[in-house]
Parts: sequence; C-alpha cells; structure tokens
Amino acid sequence: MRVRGLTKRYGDVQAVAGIDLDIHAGEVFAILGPNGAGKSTTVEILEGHRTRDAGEVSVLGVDPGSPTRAWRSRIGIVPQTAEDVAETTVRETVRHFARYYPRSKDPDEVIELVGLTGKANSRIRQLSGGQRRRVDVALGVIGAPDLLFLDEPTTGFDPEARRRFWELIEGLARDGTTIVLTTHYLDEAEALAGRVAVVSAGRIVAEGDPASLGGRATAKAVVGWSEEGERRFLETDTPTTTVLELTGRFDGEVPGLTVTRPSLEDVYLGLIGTPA
Ligand SMILES: Nc1ncnc2c1ncn2[C@@H]1O[C@H](COP(=O)(O)OP(=O)(O)OP(=O)(O)O)[C@@H](O)[C@H]1O
Repeated sequence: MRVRGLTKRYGDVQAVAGIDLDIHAGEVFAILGPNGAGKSTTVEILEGHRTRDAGEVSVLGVDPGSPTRAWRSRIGIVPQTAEDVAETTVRETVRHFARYYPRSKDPDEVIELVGLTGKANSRIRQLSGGQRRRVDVALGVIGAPDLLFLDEPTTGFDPEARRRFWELIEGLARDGTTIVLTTHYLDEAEALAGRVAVVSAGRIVAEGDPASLGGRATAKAVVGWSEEGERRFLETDTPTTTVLELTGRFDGEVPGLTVTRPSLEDVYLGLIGTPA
C-alpha cells in the first residue's frame, strides 16, 4: 500500500493534511492518534469508502477511488460502528456474509475463532456490546481477506476477550494477512504492530516500530531499588553498569530491582503534545 500527499477537508476542517504511508504485504501496521486526528478518514479513503481531495493512493495495486468488485473481495473491514443485523442469529449472519466472497472461510470456524461458538444460535440483538463487536470481527475476516482494516476493534472487550482477539490477529498475520489497525489502546498497538504511525491534526508526527518510537529505545533508563526502607531511583544512560555496581554493593540480589524506560504511552503523550 502506497499513499502520497493524501488530503481531505470537510468544510473548515482539514481532517487529513498531507499523509504519506507505505504499508508492506504481511505487515501489522497500527495508526494511533487522539480523537479527531484524522485516522478514520484516512482509513475510510484507503477502504474506498470515502473520496479524497488530493494525493496518490494505491491499495493492493488499485486506486480505492475506483474500486472493482474483485478488489473489494480481497479486503476485510471492521468499521468503527457496524450495522448489526439484529434479528438474525450469529451463525445465520456469518453464513450470509460468507456468500458474498469467492473464497470465504468456514463460518463455524470463524465463529470459533472469535469465541462465539456458545452464542452461534443467539440473535445478535441479544448479545452484549463486546459480543456484538466480535461478530463485527467475524464478518471482517469471513472473506479470507489479503488486507484487513480494523477500526478500534476491541472497544468494549473485556481483558480476556482482548487477549483472544490479539491471538486471532497474530494468527491472521502469521498466515500472511496484511493488517491495518487503528486503536486507542497503546498496549494493543505494542502487542500487535510491527510498525506504528502517530497521527495528530491530520499529519503523521512519528512512525516506526513501537519499541523505538520517539527515541524510546535510546532514552535514559530509570533503575530503581529498595535500600534502608525506602525506594531509590537513578536515571542513567548506562543501566547495566548501574545494576552491576548495585550487585556488588548488595553482594548478590538487589532488593526490589527495576529497570524501566519510557512506555509507549509516555512517548505517545509527548508526541501529541499532552503533558504526561
Ligand atoms: N463526515 C464528516 N463531516 C464533517 N466533518 C467530519 C466528518 N467526518 C469527520 N469529520 C471531522 O474530521 C476530523 C477527523 O475525524 P476522524 O473521524 O477522521 O478522526 P479520528 O482520528 O478517526 O477520531 P476518533 O479517534 O475520534 O475516531 C474531525 O475533526 C471530525 O470532526
């Protein structure tokens, strides 16, 4: 996927102000950013669901401004708000959607993948919010897409469902599906994405792998330990040396030893200009 100089304005609001992106086949790529940053607008343009004002966009070799049926069948979408077919059951709904795709997955396997086997015969109307969201995910993957867009997929999930969802995404990525994810959960981006882009006011303000984004990997470390009944902390460029010194001083295990660097959240809040 290649994007150059993408812009989109709604009246007075410049929602996307010149975005360049390269997302490679088989990669899990996360787009982070505060509310209103332009993430959904960008993703909807890539999905062929929204027109752009300017810029070049190529997704699976096709301009999403002129989508073809064959191209659509290679793309899976989990939108931010999905219209659920409330009166049908989970199994009926997933089976129904499977018919739209030339090489769909087995509906019962997909229901199992999203952890809804026990609810397969329940009407979607009767499901909880998090369970409905899992139906949305099932409908996004039923067509065995080459490229999957997930817009805040785990909103409303309990922690266990999120972990299950992460495993599902990791499995799809292992099978070669390219995944573009927007999320407000930084731990989710860190767990899943090989690369992330931080969008603020319609522009990309940082891009890279989550472990080194914004100089994280080379930032000073904080070594913490317990001594004389209190916590001590030392900020240092050479934490290994500090730990070795402490090991000598304590003659073995250092009580309560911790070594930390800025979290992805610290770096993210710095990038979007919110005081941490
Ligand atoms: N259909 C629309 N008409 C007018 N303005 C819009 C429309 N869609 C989005 N906007 C505006 O464009 C800007 C970017 O919105 P967008 O939905 O792309 O942000 P986002 O990063 O996805 O936010 P969130 O995290 O809240 O989903 C916002 O200021 C929003 O109010």
